[in-house]
Amino acid sequence: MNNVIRIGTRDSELALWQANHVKDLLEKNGFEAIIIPVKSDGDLILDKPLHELGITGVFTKTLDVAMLNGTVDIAVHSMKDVPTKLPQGIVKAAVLERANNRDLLLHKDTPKELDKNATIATGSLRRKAQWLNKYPKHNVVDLRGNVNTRLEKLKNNDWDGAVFAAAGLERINLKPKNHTVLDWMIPAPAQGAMLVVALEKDNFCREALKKLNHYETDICTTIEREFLSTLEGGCTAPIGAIAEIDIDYLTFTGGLFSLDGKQKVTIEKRILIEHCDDLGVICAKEILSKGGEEIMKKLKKELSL
Ligand SMILES: NCc1[nH]cc(CCC(=O)O)c1CC(=O)O
Repeated sequence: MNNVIRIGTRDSELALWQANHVKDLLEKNGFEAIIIPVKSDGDLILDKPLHELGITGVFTKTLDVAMLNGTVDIAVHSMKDVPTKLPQGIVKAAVLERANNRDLLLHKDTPKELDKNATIATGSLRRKAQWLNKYPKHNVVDLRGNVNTRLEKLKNNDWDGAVFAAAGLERINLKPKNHTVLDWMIPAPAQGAMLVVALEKDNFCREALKKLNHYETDICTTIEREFLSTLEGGCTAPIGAIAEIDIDYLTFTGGLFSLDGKQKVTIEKRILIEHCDDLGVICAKEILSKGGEEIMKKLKKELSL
């Protein structure tokens, strides 16, 4: 049997960095691994329709298909991009230790007080809603693409700044000096964490990847993603969640926002880790009962889901 683990990844600079990081960790644990960049959505052919297999994520579906087709053994993802429900036959095999989980504002020029009608760029509903909640007079414009593309666009536009995840910039060494840490902004559930998935039936890879799992990050991201899945029911709503462990305690902060940022319901809890089972679900239900239900209803209409 050939035991070289084939790591599937998208081919952006960040995705390749993350895949190589997993390769290094596997090799440190005595396994052989190679990187297989999977380029496009070209080969999305399986014996069943994608939706029947539960394949939904825009960033993850190409790699899901490559795994199910046997082209790669495992796949590495930024965990926040992975739908909370994994496709049939694919399982969480390892959650790697979380890096910086914060959002940053990259300034066009040197950091300074923002104009009262500044223009800020982001493609994320979560960032836009929280930005407008804090700065209702600002103008938020759309910005999409991978990290490198977005940095390029910031250079070529006259926006005052753009919002990025710290982890993405730090990993590929592109975090500029002229940034501000947005410590008031609730990050995306699982931001800064990497998820490695494998086929459910692949005991060899699953055993190998167990050694890479970071217990605390696993606990925190599980709570964050349960909060997300309990609230959203399948739509990409402006939802933030962050759990952090401090010795015996876990602090959870979660928030749900309307698209225009005018409404928000947030929650914060600090409890003993041993009492954390179902914390994500409990916090989501509390948000729903404190006005979140109406926000979700309105969101589903606006996002036409
Ligand atoms: N949505 C894109 C994406 N997915 C993961 C990261 C960065 C790494 C991370 O947050 O884990 C980014 C870039 C960003 O949000 O600026």
